[in-house]
Amino acid sequence: MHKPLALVVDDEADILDLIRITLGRMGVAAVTALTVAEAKRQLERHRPDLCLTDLSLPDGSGLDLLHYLNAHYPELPVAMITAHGNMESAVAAMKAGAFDFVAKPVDLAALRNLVESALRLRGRTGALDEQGATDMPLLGDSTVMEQIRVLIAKLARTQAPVFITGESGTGKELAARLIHAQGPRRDGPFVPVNCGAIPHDLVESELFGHKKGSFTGALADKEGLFQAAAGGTLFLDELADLPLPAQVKLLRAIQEKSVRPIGAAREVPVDVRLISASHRDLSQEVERGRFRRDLFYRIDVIELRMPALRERPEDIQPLAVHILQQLAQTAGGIDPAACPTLSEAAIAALVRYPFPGNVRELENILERALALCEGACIEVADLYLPAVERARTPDPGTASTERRETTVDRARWNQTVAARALGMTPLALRQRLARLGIEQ
Ligand SMILES: Nc1ncnc2c1ncn2[C@@H]1O[C@H](COP(=O)(O)OP(=O)(O)OP(=O)(O)O)[C@@H](O)[C@H]1O
Repeated sequence: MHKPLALVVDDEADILDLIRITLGRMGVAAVTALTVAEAKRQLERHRPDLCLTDLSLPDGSGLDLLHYLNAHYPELPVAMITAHGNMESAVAAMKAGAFDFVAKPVDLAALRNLVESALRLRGRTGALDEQGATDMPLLGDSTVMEQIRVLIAKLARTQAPVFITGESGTGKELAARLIHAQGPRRDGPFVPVNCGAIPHDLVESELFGHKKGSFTGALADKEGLFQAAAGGTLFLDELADLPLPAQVKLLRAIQEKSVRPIGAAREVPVDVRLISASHRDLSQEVERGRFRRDLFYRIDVIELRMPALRERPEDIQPLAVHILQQLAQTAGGIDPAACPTLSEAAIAALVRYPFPGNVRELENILERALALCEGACIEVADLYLPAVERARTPDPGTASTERRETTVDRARWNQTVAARALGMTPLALRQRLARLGIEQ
């Protein structure tokens, strides 16, 4: 393989020299440019493997160059050189498709990490991306799932922080794993952390580590999860549950790309890609003062929304068939050829069911059905779909209320008919309407 080549664009000759020498020590050759125009000329002559560009250049901005490169050389990873502390422009650059950023004065360890990640992308093809996907397929033929798979492949090529939203069980962790598995960090660790599951007084020590004796109970030095994820991806699930003091430290870790273990004298650089997720609306948490706005801004650089299963009912059948096959193999030890199938009525019942627990609930329903069904076919009765739930969605404040109202409207306020349509007794319906504050 030829010696990797970087294009470095900066209007300060000193910085160009410094970066060129550093890259040279890493076995990376460099061509340089002082302006956008010169950078374009260099691109006509050379085929670089990565580009590092300053944000403000004499004849345009680094963002202009980024747009040009994205349009003409979409495979080329572009990293921004930003002024120290100017996270706004770093965030803007990543939103515009930059692979990563490095702050001035350029920290050599950070530059090394960035270049190594970019070079790992070199020569990557679609086939490799698909290989990452087949290990843990994100299933679904709906247009929205197709779009999500394309977006995941794109996100895998950058280092930008991704914030994944969606109800519980919609596949947020699976999406995070795929971004990791299809990207240049695939050989590094993927460290999932459920922020809601860590006791508040231990969060900082768990995330950032501690030194022996830094607090009662700190009997030995302990590495934090940030360090455990070095070279890989840290997945912070249920981020909204992170207590405010830990949010401050997380903000600093993102900005400085380094962490300070509790009781340590100095910060240690960490090379971690951050992906976070929450089933709660983080912007609402910001409004309520429970989540720091500045942190939200840095976490939510690119948002990926995983849709609820009931928003894409066409995915239910293929998912159910795939999950059944997998369950039969792993849990039941059943030969896939002998795996029970779903009756047409059972499929129709699943497609009608609103799945408040999304794909995870579908997995649970099928696992139970597989254990209980006696023949070669899973019938509606084997599914044990909660009767009342059939008309419900998880948020009683919105969708389920609307659904009840339209059903009740349609029944012209005849509660007996409406109750029958909803699969509940008239008394239960009256109680539910009263609880939802709907006039009877
Ligand atoms: N599109 C999909 N294709 C295949 N499996 C899926 C899909 N979506 C979710 N799953 C499966 O459903 C289960 C739940 O997914 P996952 O844990 O990623 O959800 P989550 O949104 O992170 O849930 P929570 O918010 O409760 O942590 C997992 O076993 C996952 O593999």
